[in-house]
Amino acid sequence: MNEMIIATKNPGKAKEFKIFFAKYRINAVSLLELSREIDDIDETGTTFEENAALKAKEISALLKRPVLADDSGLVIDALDGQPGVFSARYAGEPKDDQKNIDKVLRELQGVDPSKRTARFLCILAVAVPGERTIFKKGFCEGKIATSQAGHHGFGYDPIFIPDGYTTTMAQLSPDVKNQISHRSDAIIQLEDWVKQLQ
Ligand SMILES: O=P(O)(O)OP(=O)(O)OP(=O)(O)OC[C@H]1O[C@@H](n2cnc3c(O)ncnc32)[C@H](O)[C@@H]1O
Ligand SMILES: [Mg+2]
Repeated sequence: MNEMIIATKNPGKAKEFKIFFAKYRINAVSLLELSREIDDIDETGTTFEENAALKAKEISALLKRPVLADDSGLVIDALDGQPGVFSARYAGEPKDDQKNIDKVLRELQGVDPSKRTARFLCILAVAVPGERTIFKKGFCEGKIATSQAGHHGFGYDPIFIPDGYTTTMAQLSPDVKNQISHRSDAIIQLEDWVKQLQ
């Protein structure tokens, strides 16, 4: 089976990439599985694109192989786009999904359901040594719930209600999430590139 390195240390993302790539009979290998220890990349960019490129290019240069990176996050209209690029560390260091959820719910206390619109964004960057980096962008529109529910997925899934659904992303099965998510929206656009890896 062919392999594709995914420049992530997030086990939730890694699991989703494994499922997508398995359809093309490609083994998606995250940084958590490599035999060598890879230092964390400082995500110093101010945009999802910059951070995705930083992660993909640094790991690709280190391993001298094609690498795919994902920079993603939650954009909440009533919070002027926050947590945005700071989604992973919205409630501070070290990153903590539950603290992030608690902070969003606190910040949105008293905000009317009609004004709780938000979207997940995913930027994928593919870095191949000696080639130009490829970018793909995916969205998933929805709104922020008033309390958390569900245990599937990761990150902000327990408070995100995708448009067209009445439950949170974390209450939907992984299969459904993988059909509607920002990550799948972006990955589908890479299909032609992925197929030539087979
Ligand atoms: O940088 P890597 O190692 O890939 O892992 P990370 O968790 O730090 O990832 P990001 O820098 O891209 O930050 C993305 C954050 O946005 C949130 N997020 C992204 N995709 C999500 C999803 O599908 N469901 C819920 N939350 C998500 C979650 O809090 C992530 O930690
Ligand atoms: Mg990160």
